Parts: sequence; C-alpha cells; structure tokens
Amino acid sequence: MVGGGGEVVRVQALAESGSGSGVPNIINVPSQFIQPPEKRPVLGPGPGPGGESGVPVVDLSDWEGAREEVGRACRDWGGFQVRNHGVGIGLLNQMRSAGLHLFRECSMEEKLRYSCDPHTPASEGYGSRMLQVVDNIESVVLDWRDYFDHHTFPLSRRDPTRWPQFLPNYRELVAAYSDEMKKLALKLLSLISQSLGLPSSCIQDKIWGEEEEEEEEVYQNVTVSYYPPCPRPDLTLGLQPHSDMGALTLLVQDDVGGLQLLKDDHNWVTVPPISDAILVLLADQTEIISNGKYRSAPHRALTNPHYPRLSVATFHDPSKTLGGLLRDQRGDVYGVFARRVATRFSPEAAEAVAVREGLQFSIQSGFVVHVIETNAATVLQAIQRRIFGSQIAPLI
Ligand SMILES: O=C(O)CCC(=O)C(=O)O
Ligand SMILES: [Fe+2]
Repeated sequence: MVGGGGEVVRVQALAESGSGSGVPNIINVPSQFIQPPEKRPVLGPGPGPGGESGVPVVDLSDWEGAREEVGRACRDWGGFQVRNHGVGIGLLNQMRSAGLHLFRECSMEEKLRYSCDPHTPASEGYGSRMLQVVDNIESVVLDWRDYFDHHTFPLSRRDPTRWPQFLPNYRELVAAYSDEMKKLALKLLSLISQSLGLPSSCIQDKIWGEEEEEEEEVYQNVTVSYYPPCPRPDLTLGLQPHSDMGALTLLVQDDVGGLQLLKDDHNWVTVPPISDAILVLLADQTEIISNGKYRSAPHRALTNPHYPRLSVATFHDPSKTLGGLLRDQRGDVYGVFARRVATRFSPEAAEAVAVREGLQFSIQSGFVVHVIETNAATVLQAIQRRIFGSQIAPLI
C-alpha cells in the first residue's frame, strides 16, 4: 500500500498497530480496503479443515486412473486438490512454518531490507500490493495481504542472496521447495496434456520449449502470502477475485482456510484445507492452449478476525521467449480472448484494450462478448502481449 506521502504501509503493521502482539487493534479498517458492496463476500460457515466442499480431490497414486478425473476437474472447476503427489509432507510443513516465521518472527526492519520495488511489475521481494492495470490509482481497493515473492526459475533468475536469512536454512529450503514443485508441475502438465488427448509433453513443449531447453525456460515464482487477522471480513478481501496469468499454480495453505474458487461463474466455494494436499489451479495460458476446453480458475481469499493465514503459491509461467500457442479452431480462441478481456478488466478498460490492440468488438450488457477479428495472428499476439507484457516471437 502506498500512502499519501508515497511511503509503503504494510498490512501486517496496520493490523498490529499499537498492540505489537499480532492481534488486530483497529476497530475499523481504512477506507482503501473496503470493497464496493457488490464485491463484498457473503460469509457463511463454509467447510472446516478437510470438510466437504465439492472441490475435487484427486489421488495421484494411481497415475493412469487419475487422468479422467483430472480432465473432468479441469473442465468443471479449473482446479483440484491432489494427494499422494510425491512431495513429502515434511517439506510442505517446513515451508509453511518458515513462511509464518518470516512474517511473525522477523522484524519489520529486516523484512523491509528485502522490499520489492512497488513501481516495477513482478519485482522480487517483500510487498503489499500487486501492480494492476488501472486508470485511476486512487480508486483501487487494496488487498488485506502482505507477501514475499521469490524468483526461482530459470536458474539465471534465482539469486538466493535476495531472500532473507532469518533461518539458517531458509534459502536452501526455498530452493528445495521450488525444485520439487517444478517436478510436480511438469508431471501434472503431462497428465493434463494426455487428458486433452494430446501427447504428454505437448503443453510443456509449447510453453517451455523442447526437453533439452527446458531447464532454462521454465519460469517459476514462489510467493508466500500472509493475511493478518482483519476486524471486518464482511467488508474486505485478502485477495480480490482473479485468475492467475501463467500456466499452472500449485498452492499450499495452512489450516485456517479462506481460499475460494468460483464455480460456474457465480458460486464461491471454499477450498477446505487438507494438510498433505496441494491445490492445482489452471492459469490463463492453459485455458488458451486448450482452446477454452479447460478453464483457468477464478479465485479469491477471504479474511477472518481471529487468525493470521498463510499460503505458499508456486506459479509456473510460460517462457518469455517462446511464442507458440496451440490452436485448432479459430472461433474458440476468439471466445477465450473475449472472456478474458471481460473478466479481467472493467468494460471501459476492455474497450480500451480492444481499441488499442486494433480489434473490432461488440459490447452487450456492458461486457465485451465477442471479438470480431479477421486476422487470427493479431488476436493471439494481443493475448500474448497482455500476458507477457512485451513483444513476442511469431506465432505457431
Ligand atoms: O493465498 C491464497 O490462498 C491465494 C493466493 C493467490 O491466489 C495468488 O497469490 O495468486
Ligand atoms: Fe492467484
């Protein structure tokens, strides 16, 4: 959060102001955190740890047998939890507890030494707000969250000296965690490819290059998110609704709960914490690559007044140098693009994006519902520019 004077205010510091104990000491939250009425969560009891929610849980001990279930979950939910995934529970617990330690035990002074640059997109380190595409910065509603982002792959981006050393093995732990998550992401992408009827390395090759280049081309970030207790969970959000921009996110949460998936575009469903499970979230590139057969999962995080909540999200993004996307029906790609524009931006911003990208479009009910474009390459390049933020290689 950048205050009026330009200084960065941390949500944790705000929540703890005056108490120093981790217990929130503010009765009302500052107006910048108050969601407009239509975005405020309707709070219900929700499932407790391990409870029933409907979010699919896939047992990966039978890899072959899991394929169909994975396909169904990708189509219907855009996400699912996996168990027996091959990553040790010890490593998951160590990462959760180190993440909590980072926020709870490390002094603010120490954390601030690793602050990310609030003016640079996707900068590494300690932060409190993600950069968004907005016309009016004053109108942005802030998330009730602080985070620490680590750049972990390709190895040329991995510089552990940019990570704090509050625990003697923290840097080694993050590196080991990142390696295991990458292995799992590759296995899952091959399962997802197969479930689409494609060769197992198909998606992986398209987003990261052929096998021999793979080591250099996987893009991965590990983000530890900390949601301090919030006195007004009815008015705020830990994280606003979004879908992730890359290919695949692997998320581990603690037992507090608060993450929700949007089912069928209207129903927010809480993902029950399961200590040995990892939540797999399809991100936008996988939706695009599957021609919209699978969807990226819109999700958000609630706040609660009692407990701090911790999550560790590992994002796997496409290479910044490859430009190929799978495409078998032009119409599908157009449909996906229209939907992404509509869900990511306000109608005004959607129109502005379409105009800027030279696309023709029609607007119904305030949303861009159809993009009319005679040149498929232009549409795809527009998608890639928005996702990669830069000029990209020729398509397909
Ligand atoms: O904290 C969570 O559960 C969600 C985190 C997330 O969605 C993100 O960082 O993109
Ligand atoms: Fe996310």
